[in-house]
Amino acid sequence: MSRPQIPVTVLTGFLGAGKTTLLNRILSEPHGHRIAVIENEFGEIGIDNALLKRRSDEQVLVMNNGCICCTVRDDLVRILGELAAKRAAGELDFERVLIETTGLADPAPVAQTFFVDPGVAEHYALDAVITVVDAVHGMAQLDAHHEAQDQVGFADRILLSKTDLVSAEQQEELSTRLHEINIRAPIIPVHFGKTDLAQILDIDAFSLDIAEALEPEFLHHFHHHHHDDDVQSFSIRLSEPLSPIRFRLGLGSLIDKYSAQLLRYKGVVHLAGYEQRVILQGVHMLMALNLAEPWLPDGPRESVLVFIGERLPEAEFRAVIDAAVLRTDAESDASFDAAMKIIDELPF
Ligand SMILES: Nc1nc2c(ncn2[C@@H]2O[C@H](COP(=O)(O)OP(=O)(O)OP(=O)(O)O)[C@@H](O)[C@H]2O)c(=O)[nH]1
Repeated sequence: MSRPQIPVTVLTGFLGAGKTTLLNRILSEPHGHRIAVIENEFGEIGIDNALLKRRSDEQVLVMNNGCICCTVRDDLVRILGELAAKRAAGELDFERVLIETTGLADPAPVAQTFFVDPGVAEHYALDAVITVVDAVHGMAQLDAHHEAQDQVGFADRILLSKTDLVSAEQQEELSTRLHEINIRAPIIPVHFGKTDLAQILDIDAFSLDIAEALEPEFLHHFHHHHHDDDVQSFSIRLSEPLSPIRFRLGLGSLIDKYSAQLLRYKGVVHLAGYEQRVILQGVHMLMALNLAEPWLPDGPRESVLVFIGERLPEAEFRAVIDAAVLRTDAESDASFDAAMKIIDELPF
């Protein structure tokens, strides 16, 4: 008797749309589902792993050295194989898999893996492709990036995030555009990832017929996805604490100058005077700095920042962030206190 296949949900959506926010909700709510998560990030240093609020019984596997839809697809096949083997041996206990793709992934080749690779097809069944669309930036992303269009076109459900930041008219206009690209997928608003799981898990929504209609070679040729070469990422890692005021002002100046090209930026920041990690999140002009968990008392403290964008001047970004390193000998206690006072008035 064949064992039932493990349902898989592919979670996609353009850079910064709200995929990790949704995943965090799913991982932190007591819904009773046992989920193994595969997380794939754009950029050589992953930040999302640090941002995930996982429960100890959840399996989270991270793939960072490339995009799941092309260079690391073999890794995906390998990881899925290992998960299935450990589950069969009773070493792991999960009943479904959720894969978060990078914001630049084409979901078609990821979906294809579940039909074309015999080992994967034996153990897994693709349940649905869920695409998160950012209500603030979605329209511009659809205009400028074919990846954003592919993600919407291939979706079985579209989750519309950040509707709290747009007017009813803007939301309506974007929904109309999304319907024009994909008439099948229901559009469901989500506020900071809050959604009814029954609408996205175990919905048996993926249709091979539709996939073949969209991609006639779906079952025959491995689809080669071409990334937009203009989109690049770099990361900055610093072990010295940063001056809160100079970091805030320097970052602000970079955002002011390059917001149009800055598709995504995020990081964990070590600010002088703070016992807590500071999390940076941004998409174009929309930036947030929030306090997160405290640093471990004896553990290393460092800042790791990732910038993803088009034609970003990496050297200038490095120089500005480097200039925020706290110069303890040059900065008197008085100026530090003054900086802290200003920082207290900032929104984090
Ligand atoms: N206002 C508002 N912000 C949101 C909402 N959902 C997500 N965000 C914010 O959007 C930013 C990006 O969210 P993430 O969940 O990290 O986005 P992502 O799609 O995982 O990003 P990448 O993995 O880098 O592509 C974060 O600052 C979130 O707090 C929402 O419904 N409303």
